[in-house]
Amino acid sequence: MAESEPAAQPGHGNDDAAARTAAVPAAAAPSRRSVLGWGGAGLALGAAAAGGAVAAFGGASDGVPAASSGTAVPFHGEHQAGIASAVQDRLHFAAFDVKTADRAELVSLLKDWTAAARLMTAGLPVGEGGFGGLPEAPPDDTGEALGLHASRLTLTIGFGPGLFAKDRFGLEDRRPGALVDLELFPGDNLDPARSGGDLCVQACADDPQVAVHAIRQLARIGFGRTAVRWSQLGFGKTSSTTPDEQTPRNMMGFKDGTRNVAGTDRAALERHVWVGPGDGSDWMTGGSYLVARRIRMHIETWDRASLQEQEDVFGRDKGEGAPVGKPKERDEPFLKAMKPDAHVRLAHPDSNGGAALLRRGYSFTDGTDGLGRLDAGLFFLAYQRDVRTGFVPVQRNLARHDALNEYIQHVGSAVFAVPPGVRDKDDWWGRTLFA
Ligand SMILES: C=CC1=C(C)c2cc3[nH]c(cc4nc(cc5[nH]c(cc1n2)c(C)c5CCC(=O)O)C(CCC(=O)O)=C4C)c(C)c3C=C
Ligand SMILES: [Fe+2]
Repeated sequence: MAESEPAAQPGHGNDDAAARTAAVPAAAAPSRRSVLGWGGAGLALGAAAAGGAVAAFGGASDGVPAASSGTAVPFHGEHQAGIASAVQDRLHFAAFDVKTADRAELVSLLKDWTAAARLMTAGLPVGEGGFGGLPEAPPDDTGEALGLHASRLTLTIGFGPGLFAKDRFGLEDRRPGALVDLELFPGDNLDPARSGGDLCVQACADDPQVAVHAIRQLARIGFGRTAVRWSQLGFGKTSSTTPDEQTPRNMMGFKDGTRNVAGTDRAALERHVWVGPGDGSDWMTGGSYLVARRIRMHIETWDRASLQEQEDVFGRDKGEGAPVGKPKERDEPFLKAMKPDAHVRLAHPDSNGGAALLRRGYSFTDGTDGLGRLDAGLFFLAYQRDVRTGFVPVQRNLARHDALNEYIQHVGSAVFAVPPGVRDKDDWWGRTLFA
């Protein structure tokens, strides 16, 4: 299958959006059911088939705004998919604790996960599929995504600080300086059960069942070697990387992501998102750093705030999303026209020494808090080249001065080093770290 595998693309970035069409037309994308006839092929053949499927549709890399929900986003590339690539509608994010103390076992887990991720992102079931294998053995795939399309599934892995701890996996010298333990910011009320993790996987898809299925397979494959520490479902993107599309709205009803880093803005990605060759940790070149924050919104209080107060809090109007004093959403904000504690004024790069983030967050609603209020908010995900010059200065500013703090609270937190992309069928998540 080597000929049909998408060729390794050294130096071929996922952000090179205009040059490639990564989207697989809905009609052409295989559904998981349509490939079940390949049963008996096993994981190895399945992996090759996945490569063939992607190659057949012309994809060699990701980072391209995909066209429709039936498409497959290529798994191989210089950068992992799920960062600069178009943001899908749904999220299942999971943080894992590594249970094994054996480095070789951890490496084999990462290889197994890579093989499964390669298949699932191509819309294929794991291994021999959900049925048709040995009657005496459990099926390789749990089956709940059979018949569903790839749904632009992306799986993005990250490595938490704990992986680099002394006397654990021999990685203490490999910890990047940019992967800092976050300080406790004013107002933080962090729940340890919703924070941290040795590994994370961000599963994004247009179909929630596809995203949930993917995390479940990885958890199942990891059994005994890793365990889910916490996970978060997200139902509506609150930022996009595709500025030509309509800007999504958050749970406070405001357009969110207007001034996000665009997935096609190569210069901004190189400057603010991708780790460069001179940044200090060679194994991270082409990767990025992820900050995840579970931010609870006190939406009942927010809903009683006047429209004027709501617009003052953000420094943008609610209908159009235009910055104060300007008529259109995309107009350049004039920060001094906003209240001194307006969120946009404080978060803007000009207020933070030029710091900029690629935001990829989702809304969540997780039942009630037991006090008659919805446990709702924003699961904030932000990618950056260095946490020290990305999230930290912005959040220091926001935590101290932001008018929005009256209506929100940070209740979960985690940081991860997100390694570069998997180049080809022989590559695997974390190779550059463990090599
Ligand atoms: C530390 C970084 C940030 C956190 C935490 C954060 C929380 C947060 N944001 C909103 C809603 C909006 N944010 C907007 C803009 C914006 N926010 C950040 C950073 C954080 N936000 C940045 C860098 C920016 C862009 C600033 C700029 O360059 O102008 C907006 C306006 C629209 C937009 O540009 O995206 C909204 C709305 C919520 C609700 C929230 C926590 C719950
Ligand atoms: Fe914000």
